[in-house]
Amino acid sequence: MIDRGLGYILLLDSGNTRLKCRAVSLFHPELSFQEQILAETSIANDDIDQLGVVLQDYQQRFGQLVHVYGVSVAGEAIQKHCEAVVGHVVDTASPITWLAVMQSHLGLQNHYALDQIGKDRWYGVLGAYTHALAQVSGYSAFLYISFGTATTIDAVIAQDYVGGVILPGVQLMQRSLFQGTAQLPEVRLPHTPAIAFPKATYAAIEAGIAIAQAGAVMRQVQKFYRDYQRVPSLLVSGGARKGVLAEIQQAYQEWAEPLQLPPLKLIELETPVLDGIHQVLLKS
Ligand SMILES: Nc1ncnc2c1ncn2[C@@H]1O[C@H](COP(=O)(O)OP(=O)(O)OP(=O)(O)O)[C@@H](O)[C@H]1O
Ligand SMILES: CC(C)(CO)[C@@H](O)C(=O)NCCC(=O)O
Repeated sequence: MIDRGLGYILLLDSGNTRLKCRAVSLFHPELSFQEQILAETSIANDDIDQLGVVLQDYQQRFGQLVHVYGVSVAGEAIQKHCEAVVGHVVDTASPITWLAVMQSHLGLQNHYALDQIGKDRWYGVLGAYTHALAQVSGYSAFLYISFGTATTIDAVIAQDYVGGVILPGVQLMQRSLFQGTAQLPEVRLPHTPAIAFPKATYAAIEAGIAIAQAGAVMRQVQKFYRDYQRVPSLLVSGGARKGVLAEIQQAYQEWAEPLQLPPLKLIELETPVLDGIHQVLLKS
């Protein structure tokens, strides 16, 4: 039973497309991680004022907002905008604590350039790491893939985050073809494997983007297997993932079956960055 008198903590993941918010109660150690989550919502970046409405609603339901912790890769203007909205509700000089990236967190070593890595990547990796430890027999060998504004494919083996790649996201690929050409339409990806040799424009773009995204994932799966002799699990998040998953599954199967490798272990995560922040706060 949540005690409204203790209030709640707000977690923010400010991305290039959306602001993801989670209200949590960290004042009840008897509650499980999942039970501590009071509410979750997301707000488009061009509608950040909506955060004020969300905070009013949360205040009525969960009591006073005690503090806000967040990570941001959306740029200073959005960051300041969030602070201004939260500043109306929290009466302190720094209404949001923007979290930093550490060399090591939750026992995971970070081998990426600390001054360069997107905070969402590191906290997303941490969120994925805790899921991997819980769901995949206590040993982590996985790729954390975020199909967000950009697509990122990050690799973890045992207790090391060894790095990863960045490529244009699904919608950036769609838009760049639409905006950079005279004749190509904007497409939406179906949730099916890509056609091998499309014979019409729309299908050709759909398949081209799906194989570019899935191909990048497969290439990293193969390199992971080559370098670490383990088939990585895939922990996948982001709004654009649904259009790519079927192609990944098919590409994996075609590679793995002749080599008699195990079936693909694929876990979808809704909000791994918020999970990562939440876990770090719990353990600190
Ligand atoms: N069903 C869909 N099909 C294709 N693209 C989609 C779909 N849903 C969302 N997208 C696009 O995918 C991109 C990322 O989506 P979303 O905002 O959910 O991810 P995100 O991980 O929250 O991104 P970020 O953290 O970069 O803001 C956006 O450009 C969005 O328009
Ligand atoms: C790659 C994105 C855009 C993914 O959201 C973000 O993590 C970011 O801006 N990163 C900074 C560069 C880096 O991670 O190396």
